[in-house]
Amino acid sequence: MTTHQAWLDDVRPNPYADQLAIGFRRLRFVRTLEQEYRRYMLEDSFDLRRLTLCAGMLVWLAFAVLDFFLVPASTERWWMFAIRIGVLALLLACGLLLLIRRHIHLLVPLSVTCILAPGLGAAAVVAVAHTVDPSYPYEGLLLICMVAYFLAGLRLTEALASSVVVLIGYVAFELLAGLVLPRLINNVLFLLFGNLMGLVGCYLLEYKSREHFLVVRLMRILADHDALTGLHNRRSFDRQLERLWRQAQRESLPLALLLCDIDHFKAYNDHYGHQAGDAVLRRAGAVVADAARRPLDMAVRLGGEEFAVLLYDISQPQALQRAEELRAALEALKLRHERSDTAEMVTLSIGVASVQPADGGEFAQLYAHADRALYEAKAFGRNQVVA
Ligand SMILES: Nc1nc2c(ncn2[C@@H]2O[C@H](COP(=O)(O)OP(=O)(O)OP(=O)(O)O)[C@@H](O)[C@H]2O)c(=O)[nH]1
Repeated sequence: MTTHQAWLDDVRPNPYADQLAIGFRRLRFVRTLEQEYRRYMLEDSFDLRRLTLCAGMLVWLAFAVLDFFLVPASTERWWMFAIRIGVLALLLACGLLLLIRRHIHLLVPLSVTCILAPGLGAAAVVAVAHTVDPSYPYEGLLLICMVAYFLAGLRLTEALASSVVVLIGYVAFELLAGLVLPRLINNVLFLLFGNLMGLVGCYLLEYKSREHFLVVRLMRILADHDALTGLHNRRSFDRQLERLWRQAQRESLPLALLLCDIDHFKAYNDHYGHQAGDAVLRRAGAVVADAARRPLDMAVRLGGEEFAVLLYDISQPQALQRAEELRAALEALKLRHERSDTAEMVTLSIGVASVQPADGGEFAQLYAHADRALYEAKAFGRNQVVA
């Protein structure tokens, strides 16, 4: 069903691309992605669920009023009214819980309750009404099933299970109330076909929702990462630097930036060719990635043969040590570079800047400081770290 096969192979391995490639016709992802998708759905459908519940309560109330015109005055009519009020009270209770966002973990059970209560309530009301007037409309039950399929933010399995319970409840109530069999069969067939359409629509909707989830996340990763090395790119770096700067200001913690540049890379390219140059960039990228070990650290390919490592909550001596380890790690790879004036292998010059954002200043200054240090590292003979 997916049309992305042609370019997906170019961006694999990647969890979202892998899932798109293997497909999800049964509306299920691999475990970790499935959990992520469900969390996303809860957040994404929250407002829809609240809106549907408010609208649903108004419609339910309108039908309660309508009963007084449709059904002649009788004990049955008061029973119907009592059921409607009971359901409304339950919906109100669920609504109160839904309106408070911190009950998001209860969202699925609450939503299912908000389908089952009016669904079974309506089934009971219809059955009671049919004891006095067999032509009393039962089609409203289908409306409730449609809400389950399309407007309650439920997944297909949840919507289907809720609708099946409502249908079984309807049949049970009608049998108890004694509705004649041909009429009951007619009503059930109508409800079943209606549900079948809802089922197909809900399947297609959830399939598209899942596809959208995967594609958007994949796009975000592609937009934020460098294709050659897999490191973060400049756009992602700019965003993270601004974010970390503010966090470091709030928490009064230091921030360090290591700007790294491969020495004599033009000469390497000219001598060994562009493809060999790409291979060196990949190896260097892996070494740079190793320097960003903690969750808030970030390894970046800024462009060409320039890399950066952003380090959170690290003192200047520690940042210098990390830079020296990084420089030594690339040197230790002993990637032969015959045209380098500095050494026989590919080497790295690193400029280090370390600041305490709480002391004031702009995050651009951190970059400018590291850039100046890198310039000096190049000027002093390359293959070295300067702070
Ligand atoms: N193979 C390859 N080369 C690239 C890529 N991006 C940029 N380059 C090359 O990187 C080289 C950078 O050269 P310069 O900026 O002169 O730097 P340098 O030769 O390393 O000189 P110093 O930095 O002063 O030591 C250029 O030849 C670019 O064509 C890439 O993605 N792949």
